[in-house]
Amino acid sequence: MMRQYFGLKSQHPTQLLFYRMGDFYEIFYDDAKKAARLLDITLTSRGHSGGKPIPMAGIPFHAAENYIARLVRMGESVVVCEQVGDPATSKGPVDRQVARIVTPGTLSDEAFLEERKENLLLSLAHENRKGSSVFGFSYLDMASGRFCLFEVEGEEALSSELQRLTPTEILLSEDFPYTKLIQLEKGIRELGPWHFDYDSSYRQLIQQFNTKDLSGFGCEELKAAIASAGALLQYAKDTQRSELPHIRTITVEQRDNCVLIDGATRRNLEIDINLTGSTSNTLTSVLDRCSTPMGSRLLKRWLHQPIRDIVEITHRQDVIEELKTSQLIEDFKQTLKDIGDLERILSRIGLKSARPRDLVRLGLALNALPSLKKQLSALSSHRLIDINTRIEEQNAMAAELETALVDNPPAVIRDGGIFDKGYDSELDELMALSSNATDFLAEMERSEKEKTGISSLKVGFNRVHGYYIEISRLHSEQAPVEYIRRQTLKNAERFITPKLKAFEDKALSAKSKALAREKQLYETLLDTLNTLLSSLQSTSQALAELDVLANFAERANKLNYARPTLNNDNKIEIKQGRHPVVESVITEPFIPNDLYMDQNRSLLMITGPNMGGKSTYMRQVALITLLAHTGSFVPAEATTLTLVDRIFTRMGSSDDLAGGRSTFMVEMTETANILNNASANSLVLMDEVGRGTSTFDGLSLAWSAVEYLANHIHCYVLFATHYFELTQLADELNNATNVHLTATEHEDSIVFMHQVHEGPASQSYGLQVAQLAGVPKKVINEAKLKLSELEQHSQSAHDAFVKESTPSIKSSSGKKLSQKKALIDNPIQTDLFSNSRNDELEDSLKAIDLNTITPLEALNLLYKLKELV
Ligand SMILES: Nc1ncnc2c1ncn2[C@@H]1O[C@H](COP(=O)(O)OP(=O)(O)OP(=O)(O)O)[C@@H](O)[C@H]1O
Repeated sequence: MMRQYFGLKSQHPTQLLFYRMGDFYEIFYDDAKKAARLLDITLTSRGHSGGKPIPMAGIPFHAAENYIARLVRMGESVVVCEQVGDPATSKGPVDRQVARIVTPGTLSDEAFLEERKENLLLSLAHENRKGSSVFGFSYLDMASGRFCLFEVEGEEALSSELQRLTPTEILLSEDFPYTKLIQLEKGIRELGPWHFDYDSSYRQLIQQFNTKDLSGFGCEELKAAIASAGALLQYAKDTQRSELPHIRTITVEQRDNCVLIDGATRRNLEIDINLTGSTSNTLTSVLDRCSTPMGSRLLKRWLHQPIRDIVEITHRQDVIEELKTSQLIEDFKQTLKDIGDLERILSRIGLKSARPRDLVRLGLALNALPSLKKQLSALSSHRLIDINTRIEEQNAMAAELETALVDNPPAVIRDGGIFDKGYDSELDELMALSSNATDFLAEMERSEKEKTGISSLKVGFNRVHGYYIEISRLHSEQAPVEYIRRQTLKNAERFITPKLKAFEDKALSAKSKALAREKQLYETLLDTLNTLLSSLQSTSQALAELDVLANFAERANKLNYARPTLNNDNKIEIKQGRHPVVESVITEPFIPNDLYMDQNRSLLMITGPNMGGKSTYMRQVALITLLAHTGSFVPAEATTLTLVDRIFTRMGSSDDLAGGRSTFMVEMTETANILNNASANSLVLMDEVGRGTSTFDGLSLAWSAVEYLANHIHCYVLFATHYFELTQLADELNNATNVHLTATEHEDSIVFMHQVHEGPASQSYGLQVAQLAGVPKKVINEAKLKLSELEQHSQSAHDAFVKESTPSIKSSSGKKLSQKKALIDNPIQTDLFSNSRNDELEDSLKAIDLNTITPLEALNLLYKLKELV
């Protein structure tokens, strides 16, 4: 038995092997130790090997799904080995085979999946192309069959895409060179480099899609991506142990058509995960009221990948506009609810793992299509007409499913009972034979009671011993001679008679034949459905799109969103804009604010008190821009937007200790990314850049970053800061403007108005905000004293900084720049705390008489002076 085990284990060295033995799955050796640790189950041992006990852990087979789900959620893969031979007839150990491999990225079973979230298997290949790093991506959502590929250049893009896709499992070659970039990802599987061989990958793909070449998919040139896709497809097939007919095409994702959002920005904008890692108070939590899980998944994809195609955006907007006023939203939503998660049901049909209830739900969905199509035909926007043509009625199939299946079938086909009476005459006959049993047994019980005169006599059935006549112990002696004893219980004896045995043979064989027939019918039904798979999948895609658009229309009505205008006019104008998430959370009314930017006013320097609403204002601009690029309406009275190519944010402070980067390092890496990659069409949000280091270093960095963005890149920038020095830049740069958030003081406290006005703020109110936050009075008073002391000390340094920096902006001549640099390099910044030390140093130096001092005294003095520094 162990030899057989090793044979199987050697093929799956890195996965946990569940080895079926009777009613248990047994797990051995290191797998057992790992499973015991992860699942908190008992580690025992069984037998010996090389004089040592073999570690073992066991799981009852009926509870296995639960344990497998937990392991897979932790990023593990499980190989399930079943007994395929009959233990009664096999000589030696019963035959075992791998029945399935469950891995985090290849799940299709409903029980393992989150309803409204995609579960992606990602494959990554790398290539050096003309000196730069190209990453080939391909990913598959097994539960829907969506299979995509694309390529990106550079490490930043790699991280950004990983953040967007959040795969549950990542395949890469053992020699993948950028392991540092993916070290924090879960579910990494390293495969031999030959899995990523371009030629065999290419063959894999054309075989899957049954085409001569890949030109029809537009991916011929994407060599690294094709290499990754081949590896992915083979891995997916290996785990499913079947063909994957539901993967019908591969889509090339065009990054040029999308608004690019890097990883940090995705996090900062809290699209579907908030900064604390949960899903509440996110853009998705406000926007997702989709009726079907497939709609919710599509919505998330749209939010994560806004587009730059004005025609497509307009089509989506037209639908929302039409639906908003059509009174049909509720009807659509109700019908879509009945349709449910068609997409995943279809994939399980493709994988032949669909359960009976899936087919009943499919039947209900198909039944809902005719009336939905009729409703759609009354509408006229281009995209709705298109959706309506993509939804294909399947009336014959709907009728077949309705007659075939009982209304409420069991969860699994194992015990039968799926098909309705009248669907198949052979099955009906067999069922009649086995169900007549009830009448036969009742009749037998009555006649045997009468014959024997034993009133406690009962006829019954159990799984192990089959049919029996039971007589209580008290009367068992009176059993007739033809009764053959079968089982002795505490208070009763059970018997069998030749007549009952003959019936049993007939009934049981009818039952097992009926079950076999049901399984056969089920297979046939799945085969028929598979012939319709491609049309059904197109239908489900159209339904998901309708769901998202109806959802956008419902949200627009409910949340008072308006249609934005997108163009290429290099202007951003938002009238009375709101932050979609903050306005849904706060109890007080949200104060809307305007924004206007164009090429002469492309940089807004935002100042104002802490808690004044600077971040909220900046984020609302980014979220409105993002939403507008998905086709959705936006939380503003009126919006006109130029198309943007990227959205960047540098906000908040977080460190990346695991990645070996301090808070300031993270801040500067993000700033560098913006300065290196932003274009004139990018929207850039920067919140308190330079805060993570000493005041003067920070101020200088912020200063020159602003100059660079305004003078060299000319992108749209919202720059929030507490460095009031920076507000002077508005006078110096012809495309920068100051705006500020207002607040008023009221009896030593502060009231935030959250209104954006032109011009710089006059005060920062930091201490008042600290007081509001509950910092003890004593500390506040001390801080006030310290503040006035610091203000006096730093005034001269501040004046010097501004005086020296300001002229350099007008002219970038080397002289001015070097003056500024000298000032920054100078230890002015230490003045704040070290004046007394400098005085002491100076006095000591002055006191030295160079003509009289001995070399030894000089050396000692040098030591002392050094200590002072
Ligand atoms: N326009 C608004 N209408 C109503 N409430 C608002 C508005 N803007 C902000 N707020 C409220 O004020 C809080 C603080 O806002 P925000 O974080 O944007 O301030 P901030 O100026 O960036 O502060 P800090 O400088 O301390 O980072 C928000 O959490 C929100 O509750």
